[in-house]
Amino acid sequence: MKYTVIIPAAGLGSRMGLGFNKVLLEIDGEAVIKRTVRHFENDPDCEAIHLAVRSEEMNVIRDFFKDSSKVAGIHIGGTERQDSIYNALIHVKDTEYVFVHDGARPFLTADVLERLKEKVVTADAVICGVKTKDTLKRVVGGKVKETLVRDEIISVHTPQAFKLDILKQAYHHAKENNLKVTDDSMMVEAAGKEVYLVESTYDNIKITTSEDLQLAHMILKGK
Ligand SMILES: Nc1ccn([C@@H]2O[C@H](COP(=O)(O)OP(=O)(O)OP(=O)(O)O)[C@@H](O)[C@H]2O)c(=O)n1
Ligand SMILES: O=P(O)(O)OC[C@@H](O)[C@@H](O)[C@@H](O)CO
Repeated sequence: MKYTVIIPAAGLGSRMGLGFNKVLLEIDGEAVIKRTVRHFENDPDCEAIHLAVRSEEMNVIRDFFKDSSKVAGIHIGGTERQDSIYNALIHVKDTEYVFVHDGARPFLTADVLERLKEKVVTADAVICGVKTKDTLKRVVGGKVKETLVRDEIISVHTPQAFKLDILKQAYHHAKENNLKVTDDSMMVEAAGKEVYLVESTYDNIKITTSEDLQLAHMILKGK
């Protein structure tokens, strides 16, 4: 199977508190977004990469990928993650499958990609994630309401893989219904389609807060 990937990188990174977009942060001498994109550059099944970026960062990101034969479009992102992905998705064509992967997840591994590729050809909509290691409770106002059935709970990562027409329909449905989501599969679920799961790795972190940077260095050391 062959696919196109959309990588949203147009956030502010406000929870990192760097004062600049975390995807531009260098970890061990290389910007997070370059590390993230490289996984798809290296995958022969990935035919095209579309990025969504902030207009202020367009030039620096264009420069990062000026020699890439796979980066097919660098689009201006939107206010929310879903707006950024939409701005890229409207340019995606001539592919049966589209993957979406956060620019801020630089430690994706080839085996997670393989699992997604294998599953999406029969399942049409696939996410990856890991089991949670803690006991999970629903707490309201400082008081425990219930303990969740942990075997049924998954911490969801990206990439998420879809048949292109399914993701496009889901985005149109979300727009019409003014849905706010935190991942793409939520839109697909809301459009009434089934979504399947494959295993991710605990290292496939999203760099979100400053603690994640220490973790990132440890992950790199272990590789
Ligand atoms: N309007 C937005 C918001 C987020 N993203 C991207 O979506 C990914 C995951 O989002 P998140 O961790 O929430 O990133 P930020 O929005 O940058 O972080 P924060 O919420 O702390 O500002 C990141 O690669 C980010 O650049 C995007 O393309 N457009
Ligand atoms: O809710 P956040 O803004 O931290 O992250 C949004 C998404 O990036 C995130 O939900 C996917 O990566 C799946 O976990």
